[in-house]
Amino acid sequence: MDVISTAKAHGGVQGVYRHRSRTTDCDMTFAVFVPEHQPGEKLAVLTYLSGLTCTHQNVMDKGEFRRAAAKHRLIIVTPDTSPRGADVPDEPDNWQFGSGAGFYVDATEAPYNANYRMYSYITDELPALLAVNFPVATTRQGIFGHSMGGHGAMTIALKNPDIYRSCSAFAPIVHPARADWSRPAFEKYLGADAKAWRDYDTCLLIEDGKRFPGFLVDQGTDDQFLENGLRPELLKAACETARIPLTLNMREGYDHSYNFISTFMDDHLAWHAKRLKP
Ligand SMILES: N[C@@H](CCC(=O)N[C@@H](CSC=O)C(=O)NCC(=O)O)C(=O)O
Repeated sequence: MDVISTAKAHGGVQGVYRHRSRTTDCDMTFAVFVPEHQPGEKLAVLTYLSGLTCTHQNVMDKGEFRRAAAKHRLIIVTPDTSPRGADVPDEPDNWQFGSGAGFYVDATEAPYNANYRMYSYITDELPALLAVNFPVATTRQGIFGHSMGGHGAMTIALKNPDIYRSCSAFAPIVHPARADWSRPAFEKYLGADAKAWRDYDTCLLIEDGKRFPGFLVDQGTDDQFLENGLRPELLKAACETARIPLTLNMREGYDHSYNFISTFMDDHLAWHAKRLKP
């Protein structure tokens, strides 16, 4: 693992790191904020999955998470959203597919299946790397994210409730198998048979019996993607049917941007901190 940069912030350290990933078969960059802590002490870890077009950098620059992370003593990990590089297949003019649009799935279709394995990268390789290099309490992990990253966080939590104790999302894509901006990507990564997509769709995973202790979701009412892509009412219905506790906050006048995310970031970190206590 190479250290790209480190800087002191709120008493802790914000770092950016790069490593060769065997899962995605390319170099991956990620960022980690580690609050001030005692030597030998292990801290709870919260992974933030970003949305379409993002790298690790967007939330670092605009998410405003470090003050609350330091207060609650949470390590915050912010991975990239896809594999990248000259040898990674991509559609540079398409912001909803390829670089910046890994959708947190393990692609099964060639040529994407060689690199686009973000589900395994986030749930397996990255946590193992973090456990060796950072003061992580591996039994106290949470996950959250925005939009495509909200979809990633919720599907990962539903499939791994033994690993992740808490999950929340900002404006998540709750039913990607039906949303215009995710269907083409699912088809290319997972094939034309929509049965394979069920494993990466929050509403369908719940329909298929997956469960989680509860979700916190914030959604802006002026989000430009609300009706076509996000549709929180579908999540509400799925959670009600399955009796999964859902706190869904519809935030009047907020859009899809980091202005919205940063406004409610403290609430999300407090939600996770409560559930990630020793
Ligand atoms: N280029 C797009 C808009 C892309 C966009 O809004 N991306 C969001 C995530 S959308 C869902 O996953 C984002 O977080 N952007 C980065 C940022 O720093 O704001 C368009 O043309 O509409």
